[in-house]
Amino acid sequence: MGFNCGIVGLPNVGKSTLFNALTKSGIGAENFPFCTIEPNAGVVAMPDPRLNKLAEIVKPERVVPTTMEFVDIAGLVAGASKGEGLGNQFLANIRQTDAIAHVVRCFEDGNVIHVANKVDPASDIEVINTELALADLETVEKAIKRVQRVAKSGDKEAKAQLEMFEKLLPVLNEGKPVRSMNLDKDQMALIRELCLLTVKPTMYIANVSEDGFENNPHLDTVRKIAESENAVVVPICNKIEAEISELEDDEKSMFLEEMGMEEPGLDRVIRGGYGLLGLQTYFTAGVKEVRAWTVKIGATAPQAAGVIHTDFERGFIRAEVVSYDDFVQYNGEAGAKDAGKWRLEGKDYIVKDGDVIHFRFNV
Ligand SMILES: Nc1ncnc2c1ncn2[C@@H]1O[C@H](COP(=O)(O)OP(=O)(O)OP(=O)(O)O)[C@@H](O)[C@H]1O
Ligand SMILES: [Mg+2]
Repeated sequence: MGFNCGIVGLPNVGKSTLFNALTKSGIGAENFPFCTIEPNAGVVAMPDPRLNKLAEIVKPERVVPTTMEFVDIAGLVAGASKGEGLGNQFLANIRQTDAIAHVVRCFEDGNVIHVANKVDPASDIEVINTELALADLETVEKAIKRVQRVAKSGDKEAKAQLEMFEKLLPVLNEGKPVRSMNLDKDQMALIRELCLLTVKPTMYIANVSEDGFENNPHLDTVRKIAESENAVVVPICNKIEAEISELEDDEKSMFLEEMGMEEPGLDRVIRGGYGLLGLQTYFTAGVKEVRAWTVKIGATAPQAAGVIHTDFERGFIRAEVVSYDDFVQYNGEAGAKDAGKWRLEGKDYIVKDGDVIHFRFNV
């Protein structure tokens, strides 16, 4: 189904450095489903150690990770909502993404130009958020005019929408994201058609220097802002990540060890995007292929089957399920079956993260 995450931020804060590292990283295996869709969109494999563990047991011909798309969006400047810089095109690019990774400069380096000549994450974040809020404000104001007419005729749905849209105005007028309003499910449904930018789940990528992970007031600032608006923070040094992504696998693990890192910081970014979107992974494990698949948390077995092929969903009969832990503990499907850990599940089954599933279907 393809979920994507747009990388936004001021010019020259490290967006492309991050994007390049992401799209180059971890492409060791020949069958890695990495591909560049457009110059600025790349499919990135979801790092998941469980996949290798399953492959050790099943010894398949190939191992295929699940993926997420990242889009490198041009730098945003103040006035974008009024057409400055790449303006509208930039905003249209963001509108098409499912989630936002907002890169914020948290590193001091006199050699790297900052558009405002000073490293100031709070002000940087404000510039971006203001532009996004202004763009949303315009959308909402237009929508209000439209539903007002319908609401006057007594249409209940339009009345509810009008009331909801009006609640957004003061928040957006203050330059605050709609995300910070903690809207419930029904309220979200009322504003869905507006495709607002500031409602998208967001993570702040705090781009720090090599030694900027601790005692970094810039990072603290980003954390505070994120907390106030239901966003997540991923601190990362994009420059190092770019270097790591250039290394061969064995060099990579040596380098990470030297740096005292357990995994590339990129993995946290990718997982962060996954988390933002409320996604989880299930596996299929056959001799031809061990593969990870992405589904929304809460998906039913037929919906999960539909990710593989629409026929699987349409003709769904049942799912044969072993949890990841049981699959590993009992050394595969046969062992899990003997131990009574193999389950038959029907169409109402809610898939869990890590389920190893075999679908039975009939078309
Ligand atoms: N953590 C870091 N420490 C030091 N320098 C960095 C760091 N991250 C990125 N840089 C440097 O900052 C510069 C700008 O990076 P990059 O081109 O990725 O920015 P950008 O956000 O994509 O800019 P634009 O909006 O113009 O496309 C590059 O020279 C890059 O090497
Ligand atoms: Mg760039």
